[in-house]
Parts: sequence; C-alpha cells; structure tokens
Amino acid sequence: MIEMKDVWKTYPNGVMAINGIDVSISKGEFVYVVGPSGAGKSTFIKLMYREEKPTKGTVVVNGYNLGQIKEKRIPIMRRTLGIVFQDFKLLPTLSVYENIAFALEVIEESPSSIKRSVMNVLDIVKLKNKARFLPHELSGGEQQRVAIARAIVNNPAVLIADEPTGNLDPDTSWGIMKTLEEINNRGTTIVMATHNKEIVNTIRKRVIAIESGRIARDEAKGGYGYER
Ligand SMILES: Nc1ncnc2c1ncn2[C@@H]1O[C@H](COP(=O)(O)OP(=O)(O)OP(=O)(O)O)[C@@H](O)[C@H]1O
Repeated sequence: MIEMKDVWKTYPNGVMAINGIDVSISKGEFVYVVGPSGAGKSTFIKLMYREEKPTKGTVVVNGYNLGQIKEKRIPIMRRTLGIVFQDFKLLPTLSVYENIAFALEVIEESPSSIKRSVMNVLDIVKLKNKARFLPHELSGGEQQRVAIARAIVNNPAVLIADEPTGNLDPDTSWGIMKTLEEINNRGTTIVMATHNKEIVNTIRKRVIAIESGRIARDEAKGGYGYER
C-alpha cells in the first residue's frame, strides 16, 4: 500500500527534512505520525501524495512510484487517496452537498450515481440533514466531517490526514476520531499526523515517531511519547 525505501528529502533551500526513511504501511492499518515541531511529519506525509518529490529513494503508494510518476498522471494517482487538512479547505460558496459532489464530478459520474455516493458519505459522517447548508453555517467539527466525507467519496484505499483535529476543541476532536475509526473499520488505511497526545494515548494504534527526519520509533500500539 505505502512503501518507502531509503527516502531522503532536501528542500531547495538546503533544509534536510527527511533523512533516510524505510517504512511499510499495509492495507487497513491506522497509523499515527507523531514527533516534535519541525521534525518532518508534514514532509513525510507530503511525500505520500506527491506534494513533494523524494530527493533520493523510492516511494510507492497504491502501486504508483511517486519519484518517477509523470506530472500528468499525478491527478489519477491522487484519486486513490483521500486527503484531509487541519484547515478544512471547503469551497465557501458551495453547499455541503456540492462540496462533496465536486470531487466526483471531475471524474464525470452520472447525476444519480453522484447523489447516491454523496448521500452515502454524508450518512457515514452523520451529516445527511445538513446537505444544503453552506460551510459557514456549520460548526468546526461539522466542517471537518464534510472535508472527510469529500476525501472518502471516491472510495480511496488510503486516507491521509495532516493534523485533522488541529483546529478543533477536545470534544469535537473525539467525534472526528470516531468518524475516522469508522472509516478505518470499513477497510480504508489511515495515516494521520497529529500533536494530540490525549488521542494517541487513548485510542491506541500504530505510532510512527519522526525526529530530525528519521523514524525514531515505530510501535504497534505505541503512546505519544512527548510532552505535547
Ligand atoms: N517548502 C519548504 N521549503 C523549505 N523548507 C521546508 C519546507 N517545508 C518544510 N521545511 C522545513 O523542513 C523541516 C520539516 O518540516 P515539516 O513541516 O515537515 O515538519 P513537521 O514535523 O510537520 O512540523 P510541525 O509539527 O511544526 O508541523 C523544517 O525544518 C521546515 O522548516
């Protein structure tokens, strides 16, 4: 599913963000990526969806070799992934329904199949009753659930989340985790970068800790391991 072999990433300004990572993430896993600020977590994750290209080494995601892939094939590769960010990145003038349908329309689905898919993911994130709302009419947690619905509407094999609870209060964050666990239980692999110590220490999953661009720890049901 996700394979990295001897991966290095140096940014054009000379910052060495990832320094020789080997890792393998299998289908159906739920993985937290933790580590101090500036350790390289976001870079590690960006290498998985080809937002960044490895300087050296091999990154294979869902069968695509991301160091070699041609620019024009990147959108095709990204359809096998769902991506969720800390700031939800919803389109402010589109309704909840339209924000999610938008992700499908680009691959030319029929109207009835779009409706079925959108309502199905709204059901998963428990927002069927808010389909016609605009993003600003929703709470932060609801907006993040819309962003998650949009990310999974194409049935991606892997859902990548970079600090999905970063902008949310603790109660709302637990709700987002419930949603992510449910999606994981349906078979989707989840890779989630987080600073949320309470979540990592309570909902135990595989923990990959990055420090100075290297894997410092990789534990099946690890703890957060940092003060914050
Ligand atoms: N586009 C970029 N150009 C140059 N350097 C970058 C770029 N993005 C990140 N870096 C540097 O790479 C290193 C790792 O950054 P990264 O964002 O991956 O860390 P992080 O662990 O996600 O941090 P945080 O927890 O604070 O979000 C840092 O030193 C950062 O300054």
